Amino acid sequence: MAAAARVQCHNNTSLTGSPLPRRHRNSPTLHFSPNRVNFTPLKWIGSCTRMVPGPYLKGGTTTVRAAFEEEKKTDAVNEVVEEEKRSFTCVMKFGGSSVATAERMREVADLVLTFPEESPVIVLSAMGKTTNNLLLAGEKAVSCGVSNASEIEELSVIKELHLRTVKELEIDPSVVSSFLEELEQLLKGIAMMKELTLRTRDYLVSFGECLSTRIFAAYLNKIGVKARQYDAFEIGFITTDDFTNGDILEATYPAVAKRLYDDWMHDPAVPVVTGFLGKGWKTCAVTTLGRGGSDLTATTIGKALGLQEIQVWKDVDGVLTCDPTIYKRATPVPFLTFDEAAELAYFGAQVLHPQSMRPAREGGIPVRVKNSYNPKAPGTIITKTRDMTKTVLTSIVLKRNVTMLDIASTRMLGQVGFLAKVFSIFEDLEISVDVVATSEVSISLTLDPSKLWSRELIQQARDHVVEELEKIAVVNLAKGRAIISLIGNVQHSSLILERAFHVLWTKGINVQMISQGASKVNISLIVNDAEAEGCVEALHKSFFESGDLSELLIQPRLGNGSPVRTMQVDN
Ligand SMILES: Nc1ncnc2c1ncn2[C@@H]1O[C@H](COP(=O)(O)OP(=O)(O)O)[C@@H](O)[C@H]1O
Ligand SMILES: N[C@@H](CC(=O)OP(=O)(O)O)C(=O)O
Repeated sequence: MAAAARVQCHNNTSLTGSPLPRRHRNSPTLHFSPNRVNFTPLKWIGSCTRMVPGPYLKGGTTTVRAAFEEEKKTDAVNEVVEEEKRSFTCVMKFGGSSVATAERMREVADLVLTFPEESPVIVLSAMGKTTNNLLLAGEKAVSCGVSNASEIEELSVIKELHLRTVKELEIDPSVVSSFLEELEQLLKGIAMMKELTLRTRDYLVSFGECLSTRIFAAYLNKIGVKARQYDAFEIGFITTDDFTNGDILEATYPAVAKRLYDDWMHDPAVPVVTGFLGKGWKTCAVTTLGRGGSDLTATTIGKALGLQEIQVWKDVDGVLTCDPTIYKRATPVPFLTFDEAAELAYFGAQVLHPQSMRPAREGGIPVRVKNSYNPKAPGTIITKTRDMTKTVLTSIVLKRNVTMLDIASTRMLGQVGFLAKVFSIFEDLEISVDVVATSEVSISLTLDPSKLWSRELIQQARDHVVEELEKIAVVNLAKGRAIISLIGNVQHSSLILERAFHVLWTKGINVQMISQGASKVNISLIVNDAEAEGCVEALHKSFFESGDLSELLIQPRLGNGSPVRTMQVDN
């Protein structure tokens, strides 16, 4: 509640046009020199031009830009902009694997300090597997009985990890102890209620990021780097009330920018912000942004502050040609466009959150994916455009455990009506569809299970959708499928398909469905799940390990291998 009031108060201040307080002109500097500036205030203003929801904006139709323009007239604000120019340069987001132990936290702190020219905003995920452990603990609490809740194994693992970390970093255990006690109480509450709603689930998992950021900020302060911890839900991260999958609302950008800049100007300190979390705009309850959502937190802050760069630090050397856990000879992809990265993430590459490219694209801010275990590796840089002349394929993505539906019209509806009806059923049941192929009287599609967190929910949703579809069509449901997405330059789709089908034909694999996205960067093939890993390996060998495919773009060959004509690649 307090945070909601604060958000509202910030925006009201802007809207009334009352001059902002005079700032300190000579803010003390940190260990970082906050001078490397290429900051364009217009970017920030630009990010504030959209309408924000009513409760945060008195007057309804006024835009934040209008309010900001008004404010700009005052000298005080011009001074503020000058101060802002001296503040943050980039966001550095560290995922769970990067901050899994005390040792890793030390290394991450060292890493941040090796960029003295940067003045970063730091975003952290929960330590290691903490989010998974919290979810498991919650599920166990539902059925274990109140008296056993304190004994849940995952609770002990979480307590042990965080207490050991504060001990090893030699910081005050009170930084985490009250949180750990509250967590135990929460699990007892779940045990008593015998239910775990999506709202409670979000509150439960929020402990992970609340703990990791408090520890890291305390450690930075201990080593002499002035830092300030922030819970994202307290500083203006406003989301829809879709628990477990909140969508960031536009009101977030001005609110977050204002809070971080205000604090910086009063008392500069490195912000350490919880990734993954937000606050539902109607319920005011803690929400989460979907698994892996800290990437989205980072890009949102990048856009809100109009920064030069957004860095996401992982445990791999950037975005790779495929998931290295599926095929270990995957290699880094040096350059990607926002479209390629978004498609790759959407189709299941765990390395980036599916929605995370949106704020970066809107703000035109490059995203760099780096390895916190190997900082010297150049990583991947993601930008709006890149030279695609020689690009055939960029990456292969595998999404497993997919359900495919073949829906054939019973001809009670015309073709247009049929498509409309089918998709309205999916809309009503709030089920996302991944890949679609249509003919005159039938549709094949795959369901996106990522928005459903538990197996029971997936089963329920499947049953429900089939029941509804059977009112207008004959439905065949096939489980155990996988989507292999070929992300690349679909200008060369014939070459990609020729290669891919040759590889799969050689392996005796039957492709069950094929679809080319309108985004022109993705071709998806549906195969049996059991065969999918072998397919990825064979495709990787053919596309990335057997010579430079771009040569084929100049000299397309006949079946017998002889060149047919020289062609120019048009991009
Ligand atoms: N194309 C890909 N490139 C790089 N990593 C990938 C890819 N596809 C899947 N991954 C997986 O994503 C992991 C990194 O993402 P993630 O676990 O979210 O990192 P973090 O927790 O540090 O944010 C890697 O360890 C790798 O197994
Ligand atoms: N801790 C959350 C959010 C997150 O982004 O994590 P990571 O950066 O470790 O993928 C999760 O596990 O989903």
